[in-house]
Amino acid sequence: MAKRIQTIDLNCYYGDFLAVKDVNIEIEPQSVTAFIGPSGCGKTTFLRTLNRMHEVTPGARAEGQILLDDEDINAPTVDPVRVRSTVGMVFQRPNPFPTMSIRENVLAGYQLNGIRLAKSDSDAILERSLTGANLWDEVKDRLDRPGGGLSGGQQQRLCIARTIAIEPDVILMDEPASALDPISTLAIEDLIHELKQDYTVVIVTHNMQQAARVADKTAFFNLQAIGEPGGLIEYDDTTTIFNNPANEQTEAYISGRFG
Ligand SMILES: Nc1ncnc2c1ncn2[C@@H]1O[C@H](COP(=O)(O)OP(=O)(O)OP(=O)(O)O)[C@@H](O)[C@H]1O
Repeated sequence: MAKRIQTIDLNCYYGDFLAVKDVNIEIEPQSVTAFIGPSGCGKTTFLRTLNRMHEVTPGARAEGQILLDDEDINAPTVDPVRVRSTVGMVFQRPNPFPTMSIRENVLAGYQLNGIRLAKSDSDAILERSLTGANLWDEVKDRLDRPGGGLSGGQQQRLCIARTIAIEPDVILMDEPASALDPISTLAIEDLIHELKQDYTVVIVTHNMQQAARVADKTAFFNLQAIGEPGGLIEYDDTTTIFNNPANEQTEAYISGRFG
């Protein structure tokens, strides 16, 4: 079930380096939010803190609160593995397990967590997840073939099916279409549109047209200066960010004057 995400004074570090400073944001359930901004301003770092992937990097840590509805998932007592099944992530490059079959890829989250499923349950999860990722019709006759045999766009939808399979509340996507051709990109954008009915979706994108097409809300991040931390500059309805931003930096970025 889609949940609200809120961060309170969130700071993301790599060792002593403060990469992202004091982010306060509230992301509504059943919506798509895009993170935009110039290279190095911390979009990916911030995204990865939202399911505690950031701390997997040696020396990296995040301070502050990340509320999923009312639970602080950044609290030291919370198991990060559980967080990652609640807040799923799709990466820039499709990363199916190449030698595993399509079926095994979709069910990989269960296998990795040591959960044994009855055949009827796994068949139901498989069809639900592949249907949810708009891939079922294309692969239903070859579920036991390797995931690596699909096209790039199909592989990315397979990765989305793998994420949906474990029924997360939130789906994070880090430039999910940047490695794909225009047709596959549109298929992913259509899918993002559908996913928001059931999930809270957050997407990092360099493509401003894409943000304008898919996102209800857009968050603009920027660096104060080279070597300074990045931060959230403006966050509003996507139409406001692109047509009538309040901040001069946002205006300069969306009109192509920098970045
Ligand atoms: N593993 C790491 N170790 C140390 N510093 C890092 C690491 N990853 C990122 N950084 C630094 O953190 C800052 C934010 O990087 P991040 O990748 O989050 O920015 P971004 O806005 O997503 O950039 P891009 O749009 O180029 O992907 C940058 O200064 C970057 O050099």
